[in-house]
Amino acid sequence: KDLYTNVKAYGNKDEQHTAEETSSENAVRRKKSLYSESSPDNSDCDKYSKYCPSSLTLEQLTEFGSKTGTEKSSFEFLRHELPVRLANIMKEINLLPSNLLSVPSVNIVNGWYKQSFAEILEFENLDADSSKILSQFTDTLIKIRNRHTNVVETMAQGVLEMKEAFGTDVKQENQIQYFLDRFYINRISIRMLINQHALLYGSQLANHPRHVGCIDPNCDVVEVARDAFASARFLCEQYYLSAPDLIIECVNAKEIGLPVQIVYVPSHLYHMLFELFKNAMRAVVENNLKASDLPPLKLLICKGEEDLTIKLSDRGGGISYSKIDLLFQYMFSTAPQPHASSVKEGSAPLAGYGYGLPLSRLYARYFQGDLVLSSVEGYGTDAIIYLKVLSNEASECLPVYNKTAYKMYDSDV
Ligand SMILES: CS(=O)(=O)N1CCC(Oc2ccc(-c3c(C(=O)NC[C@H]4CC[C@H](C(=O)O)CC4)noc3-c3cc(Cl)c(O)cc3O)cc2)CC1
Repeated sequence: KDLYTNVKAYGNKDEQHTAEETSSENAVRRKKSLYSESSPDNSDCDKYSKYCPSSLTLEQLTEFGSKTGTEKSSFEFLRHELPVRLANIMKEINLLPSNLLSVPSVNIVNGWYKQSFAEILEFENLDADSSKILSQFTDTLIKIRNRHTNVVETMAQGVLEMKEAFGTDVKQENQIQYFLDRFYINRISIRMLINQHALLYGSQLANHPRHVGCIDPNCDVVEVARDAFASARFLCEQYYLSAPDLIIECVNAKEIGLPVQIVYVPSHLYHMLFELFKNAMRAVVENNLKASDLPPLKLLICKGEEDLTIKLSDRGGGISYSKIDLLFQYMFSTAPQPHASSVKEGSAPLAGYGYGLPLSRLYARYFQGDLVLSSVEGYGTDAIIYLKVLSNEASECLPVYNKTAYKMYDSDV
């Protein structure tokens, strides 16, 4: 597929789901009109939400950035694709439970998305051969990226505002979990495209001569792991006055004897490993009263034919199977700060006031990987990152606004 051809609508998304229509034709017809209803002030959003986002592979992104791409073709692709990705998630924002949609912080985020969507649309029919227009477009993308810097924290604040104002029920928590996973991976994808364009064609210095935008075609996993460990250990020693050591085992089963390298985005890999090192260190220090001989963390990095697997093992005492899912729950981790009396003596509160782990899993899933936890209560935890070895298999995982998604928000279901 030619990477940056203008994306055509892949047929009307509704047609893909007629088979799902239930027997109560009127109800379905009502839902169809609701699902695809257009309103005068949302006509552009309706128009662009009817396109499917175009998923790119790391191979395509690298090829484009190093060989086949130009600023003009990138501009022509992004002035369509970015509004498509924005519109697809903006339609889902509008389906959120009214309790969440009504709180101040969510309205602020919604306003940012509408503003950014409108700003990109201004380039819809402008001259792609004008260097002035191309430069203004890059400046606009950077302005948008800056506007959205605090989206994660602001949405977390919105969830807190909703919990405090209205409380929640299981259905709402599941809808919010579903939405935030899609919302944040959509945001990761938009920032990926903006960063690529800004690094390749913007005036800011590219961060590394070998890198293609934010992609390292030869990302050295051990090197990134050592960086992430050093940062996490610094924080751990500051807070706990001690930190466990790290033992790394590296296996290249695909290219025997060579370093384990992959086409990947170093900053994404760093984010995931930094989070996992922090959690492992916290469990080890919290679970071992003697700070002097903490059991070391063990990192296994193995490159196979299909998977690059990174397993971090700790002797932090582990966590029961029944609680593992809670660590990935946005609602659980957006807990009001516990009062001293409510925290069990000697144990750090499980709730995190952060989104580190759920977001790390989204970074892994973004290019068709995953992040899973395997814990043995009373012993320790393995955290495993799976990445795709082949860059032509590492395609963006993008949420699509369609009737299936629409039904996930349907309060009648
Ligand atoms: C939402 S977040 O991303 O922002 N974030 C998630 C992470 C959280 O902090 C942490 C850190 C470690 C642990 C932990 C325990 C542990 O703590 N056991 C003992 C308690 C078991 C429950 C028990 C209870 O509450 O019943 C009270 C003791 N054991 O194994 C791990 C562990 C977890 C991960 Cl994910 C890992 O990668 C490695 C690990 O060793 C739990 C929580 C901050 C918030």
